[in-house]
Amino acid sequence: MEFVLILVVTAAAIFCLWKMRNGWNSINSRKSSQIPLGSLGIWPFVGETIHFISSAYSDRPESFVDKRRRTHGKVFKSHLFGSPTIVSSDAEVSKIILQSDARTFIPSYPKSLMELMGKSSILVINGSLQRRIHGLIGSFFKSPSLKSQITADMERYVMESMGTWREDCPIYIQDEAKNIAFQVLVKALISLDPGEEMELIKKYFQEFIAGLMSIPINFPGTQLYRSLQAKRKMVKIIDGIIQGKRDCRSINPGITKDIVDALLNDNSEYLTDELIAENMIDLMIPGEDSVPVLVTLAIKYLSDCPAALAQLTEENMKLKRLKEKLKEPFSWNDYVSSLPFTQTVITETLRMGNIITGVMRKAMKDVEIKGHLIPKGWCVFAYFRSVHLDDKLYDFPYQFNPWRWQDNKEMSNANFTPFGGGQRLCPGLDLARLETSIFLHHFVTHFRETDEPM
Ligand code: HEM
Repeated sequence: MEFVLILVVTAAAIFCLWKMRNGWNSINSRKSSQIPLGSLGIWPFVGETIHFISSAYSDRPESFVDKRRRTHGKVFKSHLFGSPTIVSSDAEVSKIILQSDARTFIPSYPKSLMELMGKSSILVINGSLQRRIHGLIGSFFKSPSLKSQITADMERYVMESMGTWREDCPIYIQDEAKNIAFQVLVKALISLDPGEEMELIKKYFQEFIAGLMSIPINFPGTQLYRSLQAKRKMVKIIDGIIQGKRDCRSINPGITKDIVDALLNDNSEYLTDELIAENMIDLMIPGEDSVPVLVTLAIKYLSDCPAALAQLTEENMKLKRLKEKLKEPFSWNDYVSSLPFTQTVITETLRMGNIITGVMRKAMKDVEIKGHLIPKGWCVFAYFRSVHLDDKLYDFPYQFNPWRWQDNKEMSNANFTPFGGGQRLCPGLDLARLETSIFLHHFVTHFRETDEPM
């Protein structure tokens, strides 16, 4: 086994060295002056990946990009995750990348991730099918019935979870938020309530995501193999749910309780049961991890900024008292529109926290943006983090300052892209804000900093 592994790695390294040389020569002879400055590193295949990863795990993840940005400019070349890559920390260049369609750039992820997501995943497909699925998911998340269902589910799960918290036990916010966000999402995707089947899906999902950043070797015994097996089991469960829905739909057509229904309503021959089942699992990836990180970071930043915590608590207590007086339940709109300061806290957390640091694409042809050449076949990494922490764009960028957003309603400009942009703008952005808002509301209205219940 070890011998085979060494053989595969050596062959891959020789192949990449050869490809890099050839690619490098042919690009040099084409338009070398326009390829941004930078270094491809000295190691074939690896390039500068180790430097990039080691700074990603440091307390200044942006140091890799910032260092090169100072030397070479906001757009520079590097070699990351096995591919020559143009890194953009220039907001305007990144905006153009995000707004380009599949004739220019397609999504690019590490090989193990591509294999696990499968060819029909919304995260990798392009063209009209991606737009269709994106549109169906986006409009379902905006539907009033789902909004009220999600709000009620989220409130219930948060209250249940917080009801078990004890003063003498540490609470791991990220784990608690993970459990809640997963349950909310699975309910929205396939109408599954907490119970045995949910626990089974959770178990398989943990095995599945363990392979997202694994060595791309699919062989019995490897993580990738185990993750693919877990995905197969999940697809089988979800396929059973889809069949049940198809039977019900012959009696009650057009019913839309969840995302699967929204996709089944489409009746397109391209939206096969397999594609729908696989996409439900892929949708769990951004939904399961990103919201809990957002919640955890918001609580961390608030605990470091007492003035913001006090204002947030006051705003939430005020609304809680009003709702109690009116004997009205909270709606989605209450959490989003009636808690403006809470929203600025979430926005500032998104800016500072950079939950998704950037997005990767692959150039389908030679592309020139603002005088920079991105050669065909190269990857491009639109790196949001350095833009969100640029002191030319944000005063004291490392200071948690939710008030900076109070007069600034321009949240969707090129300098602020935590949810990406263009055709792939995150369809879950409202859901992410809502879930975070509900968690923060119950957190600050039920607990004090001293952990004494109010
Ligand atoms: C804090 C929370 C979240 C952040 C920061 C976030 C960020 C992003 C970003 C940056 C993209 C663009 C990726 C690209 O351009 O390649 C994206 C895409 C996507 N997000 Fe989110 N996301 C969050 C929560 C969610 C949630 C809760 C869902 C719900 C299911 C979701 C579903 C998706 C989907 C399906 C896409 C792919 C869209 C497409 O390619 O058409 N996200 N997200």
